[in-house]
Amino acid sequence: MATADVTTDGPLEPTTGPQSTRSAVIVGGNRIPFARTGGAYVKSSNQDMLTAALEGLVARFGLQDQRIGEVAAGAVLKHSRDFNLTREAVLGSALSPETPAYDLQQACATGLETVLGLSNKIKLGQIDSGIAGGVDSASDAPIAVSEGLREILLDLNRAKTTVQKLKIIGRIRPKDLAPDAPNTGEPRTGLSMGEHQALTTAQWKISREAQDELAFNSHRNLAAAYERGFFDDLITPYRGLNRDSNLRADTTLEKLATLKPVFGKNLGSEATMTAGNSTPLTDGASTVLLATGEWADAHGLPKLATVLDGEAAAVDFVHGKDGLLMAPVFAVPRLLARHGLTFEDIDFFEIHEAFAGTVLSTLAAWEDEEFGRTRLGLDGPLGKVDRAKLNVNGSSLAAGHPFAATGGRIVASLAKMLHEKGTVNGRPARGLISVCAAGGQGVVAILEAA
Ligand SMILES: CC(=O)CC(=O)SCCNC(=O)CCNC(=O)[C@H](O)C(C)(C)COP(=O)(O)OP(=O)(O)OC[C@H]1O[C@@H](n2cnc3c(N)ncnc32)[C@H](O)[C@@H]1OP(=O)(O)O
Repeated sequence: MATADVTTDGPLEPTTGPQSTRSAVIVGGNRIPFARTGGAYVKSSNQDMLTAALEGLVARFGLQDQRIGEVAAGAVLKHSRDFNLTREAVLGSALSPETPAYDLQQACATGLETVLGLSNKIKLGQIDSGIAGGVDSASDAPIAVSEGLREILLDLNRAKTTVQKLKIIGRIRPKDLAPDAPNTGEPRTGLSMGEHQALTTAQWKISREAQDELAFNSHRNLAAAYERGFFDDLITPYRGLNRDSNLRADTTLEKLATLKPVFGKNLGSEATMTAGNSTPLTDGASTVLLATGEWADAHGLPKLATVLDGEAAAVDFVHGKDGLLMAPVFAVPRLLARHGLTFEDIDFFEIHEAFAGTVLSTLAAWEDEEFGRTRLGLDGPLGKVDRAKLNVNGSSLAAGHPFAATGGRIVASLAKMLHEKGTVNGRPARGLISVCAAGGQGVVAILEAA
């Protein structure tokens, strides 16, 4: 694979990569089952769910009263009262209150970004242990007041006399009472993520059948993983749920084929995205414990995998140059090149299933000769992902996608899969994570069995 002669269209030149000799190991993870929005967690706040996921992690690894180096987590949809919900979750847990904690936000890549940030701090020697995580609730989405009402309320707060207050209240008009609710729309285009993906799905000519098959496999693989007990030490039951409530073990290709398109309806016969091959709105939280190998040993804890490296990319979706969710297409070749790796060297591919069309468009771009040459600066296509290695324990289409919590779900599952696999041809088993994010961004990472 060559990365020379990269055009201005192509990726940035690879940087030198991690320089530290210390490595960051993944000890394990814990999440609560993911719940469809409006379901089991309808009465839970982000703080409730993040605290529950953290508490499960603390219990699993005996971290009561421990002072952890740092805890970093975040949520995409946050109430203004949650200015640092990670710190509040720490204070609500059995961890030492002397554990520093902060929120980070990188849309759907939040969970992965917190893992990478903490693993870099571990590698640099700034901390010896860290907990990464993420949480989101579309059930408890923050609803703001309109701009007009906000101005009136601020004036009201400043008013000194009753007469002044009454005058200000008299300015309220019915239109001011309309709530300002968050949505999945991109601020610069006004299109929802699903509508953006519908354009990309059509551009890459991804068939309805291929999308439904990917969705079907996601449910089948997730169900099989539950059956073999894969999640027994990754999930703590919460509010009566012990499995992701979106999982449909009984779904069929025939049933999926009957669902009506929900995105890209103006594309006519090319409208292929349905509720079955799109992620549902979801509530949930996840956490991951990271440390140096020495710290894990000293605490008698397992070392499942190491965080080799990560990379981020962004695309110009505003002017239609690339699809909104296509940034990982550029980040992955950069990351592989930095380590002299190809797809042949990867044993598991964890590609976040925002929509089935996202995964399939990404794979199509990597397999495309012209795209490889003109956009990635390679001699040909990046390569073909072996489907038998793709999302083998299910992914977001079946588990659901509580935005910021998805990265932690993937990292903890992949670390366990790599630990189970051990070595391949005498080298540590290796897994690639790819997460697309709102705003035309993407974050990717490589983990290796420890
Ligand atoms: C955020 C980032 O930074 C990056 C990203 O990840 S981008 C992704 C962000 N996420 C989103 O944009 C969320 C997108 N999803 C949605 O908006 C909504 O889930 C949706 C519009 C796709 C569907 O909403 P909905 O209509 O409420 O779905 P829902 O009622 O569950 O399903 C519709 C029908 O399909 C059926 N169905 C859904 N999945 C099925 C399956 N796997 N098998 C069989 N039937 C299924 C349901 O049973 C339902 O049937 P009935 O009408 O007979 O009850």
